[in-house]
Amino acid sequence: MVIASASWMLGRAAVSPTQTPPTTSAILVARRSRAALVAMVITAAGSSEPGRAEPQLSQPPVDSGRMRSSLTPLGPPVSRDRVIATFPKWYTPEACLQLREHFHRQVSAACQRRNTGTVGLKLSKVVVVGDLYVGKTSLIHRFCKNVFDRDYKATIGVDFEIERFEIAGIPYSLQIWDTAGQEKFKCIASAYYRGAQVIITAFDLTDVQTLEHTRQWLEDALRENEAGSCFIFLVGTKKDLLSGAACEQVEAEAVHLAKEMQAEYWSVSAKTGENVKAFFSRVAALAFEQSVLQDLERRSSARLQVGDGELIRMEGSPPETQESKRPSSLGCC
Ligand SMILES: Nc1nc2c(ncn2[C@@H]2O[C@H](COP(=O)(O)OP(=O)(O)OP(=O)(O)O)[C@@H](O)[C@H]2O)c(=O)[nH]1
Repeated sequence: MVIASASWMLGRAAVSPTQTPPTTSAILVARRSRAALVAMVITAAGSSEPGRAEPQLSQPPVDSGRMRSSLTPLGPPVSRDRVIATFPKWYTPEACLQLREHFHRQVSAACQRRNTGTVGLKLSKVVVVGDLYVGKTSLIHRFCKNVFDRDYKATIGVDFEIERFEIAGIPYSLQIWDTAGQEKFKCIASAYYRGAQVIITAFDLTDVQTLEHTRQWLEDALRENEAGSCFIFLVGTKKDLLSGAACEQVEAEAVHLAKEMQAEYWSVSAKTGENVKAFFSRVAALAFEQSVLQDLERRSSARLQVGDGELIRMEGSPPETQESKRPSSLGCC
């Protein structure tokens, strides 16, 4: 029910960083546009592992009267710029989660056979954390709505967007959680860190203190998740405000920290849109690949063990290979 309550805490208030935000009662306003989504998420949330928020879409729309074949799409169409056919590239090879420029062999094969299990029906959780005013909301809004607002409206508690993709022909959705950077809302926001597949720690490229604070933000987010279960990104925002040389200097520092954090580094600008789509495409592709590999592994281990350990392969289960034994390994560069 965590997700249900989230819809009651969504909000942005038009206040400056120094102003007092509105009271809680003022923000207890459900967003009708989100109600349907929240309902879908709650419907399926009952099937999640206990203690782990793993929201799923209840059902994809059914293509009435037509049998699904390998030629029919698996879900409703997504906009063209959400179609990912080749593996998106890193920002810098010095701090990236993987150097491959193509999908994992098993993932490609599974996608071609449309044998990706429940991956297309799930929402993968992405949590964006970082100091107030660094541009978390602006980054999400640039990607999800293609807008940029110059006025600061503090996030109160949490907010989220759902973004649908088609990756290697398979539908895939990210649930992107925007959290409040203000200290007074931290206890609300941290309740939503759990079950994250991706943690994005954002800092302002023009304010080096916010980079230093990312360690603490990451530590807080990781505390709510299983060790080694999350992809970590370190993102420098407001790239448009820095000259080339100044940007390079901060980036060098950030890349150093990203390596320590075992994070992938990106510089972006929500104002100009620079790198925003490329960044989220990369996030989506990495999360998707991991989801498919985990699903293959789960189904592979569902093979029945009989007698003295002989295995019976169930129809549709993938062959076991060395790669399939380590599907969720992160940080391979
Ligand atoms: N020039 C420039 N300004 C930006 C950029 N991104 C955000 N801003 C501005 O920075 C301010 C803060 O942005 P927000 O996105 O609200 O920051 P936030 O991290 O979500 O803040 P909290 O909700 O308090 O945690 C706003 O005035 C934005 O217009 C950017 O890429 N370039």
